[in-house]
Amino acid sequence: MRTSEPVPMTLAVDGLSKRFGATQALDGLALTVAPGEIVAVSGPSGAGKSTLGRLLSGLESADRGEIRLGSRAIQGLPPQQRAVAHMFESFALYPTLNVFDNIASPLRSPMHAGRIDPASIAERVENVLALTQMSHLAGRRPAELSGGQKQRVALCRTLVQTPDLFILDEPIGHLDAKLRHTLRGDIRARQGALAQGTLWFTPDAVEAMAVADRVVMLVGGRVRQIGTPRDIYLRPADTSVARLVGDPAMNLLDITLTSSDGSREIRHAGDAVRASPALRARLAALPGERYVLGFPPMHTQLCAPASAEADVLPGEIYAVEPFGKYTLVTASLAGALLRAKVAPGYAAPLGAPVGIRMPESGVLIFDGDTGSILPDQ
Ligand SMILES: Nc1ncnc2c1ncn2[C@@H]1O[C@H](COP(=O)(O)OP(=O)(O)OP(=O)(O)O)[C@@H](O)[C@H]1O
Repeated sequence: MRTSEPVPMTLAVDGLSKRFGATQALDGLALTVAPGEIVAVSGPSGAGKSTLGRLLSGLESADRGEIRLGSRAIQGLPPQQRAVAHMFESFALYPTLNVFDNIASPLRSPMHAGRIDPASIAERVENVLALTQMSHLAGRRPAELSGGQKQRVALCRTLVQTPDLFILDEPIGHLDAKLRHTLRGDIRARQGALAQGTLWFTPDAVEAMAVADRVVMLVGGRVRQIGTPRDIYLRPADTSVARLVGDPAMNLLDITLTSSDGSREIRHAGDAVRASPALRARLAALPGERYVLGFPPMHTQLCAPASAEADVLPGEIYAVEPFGKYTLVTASLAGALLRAKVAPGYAAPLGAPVGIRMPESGVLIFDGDTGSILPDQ
């Protein structure tokens, strides 16, 4: 890693692929990170996030693809020549060094050949210790730390560097909710003010949305969507993304459209689905048979089961979870589970009949075969 001030760089990855035996861990991945940008890569366990990190930092070599950091093609370079600071999910701390020395270790490495003076090292280490609320633990060894404290040491050891690219692999997963929330904001502010870019890997799409300028949704080694958190939340590219984003995720209801007597019937698991006239009109214009309706729990309402209104689906109470500011109710509807965020204090016995009302507008329609969102929504 260089000691001079880093030149602003942008990461550009194209066609990156990696296979382990029968597993295609990454398949033709393309993404960019601009200077000062935080890009979160989110996806379920096994999606390929750590593999991407290892390919970028040179711990693993790609089968195909190009990795450019600024003007340099780095895919053939050894890790020490890449100018990438990588925080590992496994922490990889030195057991014999205390917290301060663990964090200072990259600045004292032979690569810097003693060019960073001890006062600058101390200032930089103290700065990241303060950021992560770890100053009081500077003298401890890793064995004397909790899991969350070890994670913060690994985070500090990455943030203390001045690389061209930061890679943070699940950097705050072991911390309690309050500290996670604080650190999300603090790290975002710090990294956003730097000339370098940051990649932040997390299986938690809510964390990805909160921390990043743009989010890459990775499922099964393939990029399903890249966009701002708002774009991805409002218009997930397919049902695999829709299942991951939102807290809780979007309701998805499989439907089939059949024609009889000149009119279109909407069915879920064989039962007629009562949709609003506006939704009926949209569905009537579709050519295919199998579709999926998507609507967020925040805009899903519960009502009396025997409601005569056109857009009420008959379900049964499956779970009632009071979360303080709201109550989350899960209703079952012929095999589908649909959620509604309702006012606190809602109570109903499990198994009781309930009506579920889709929102008047804004119901998303996905292709039932490919899972892709239909255009023009
Ligand atoms: N060295 C390896 N040998 C064989 N298979 C591997 C190896 N490393 C990763 N894999 C496989 O590649 C896929 C992607 O793994 P990866 O660790 O990149 O996923 P991830 O998104 O980081 O998951 P997690 O969130 O659980 O850490 C998985 O199916 C995994 O089993």
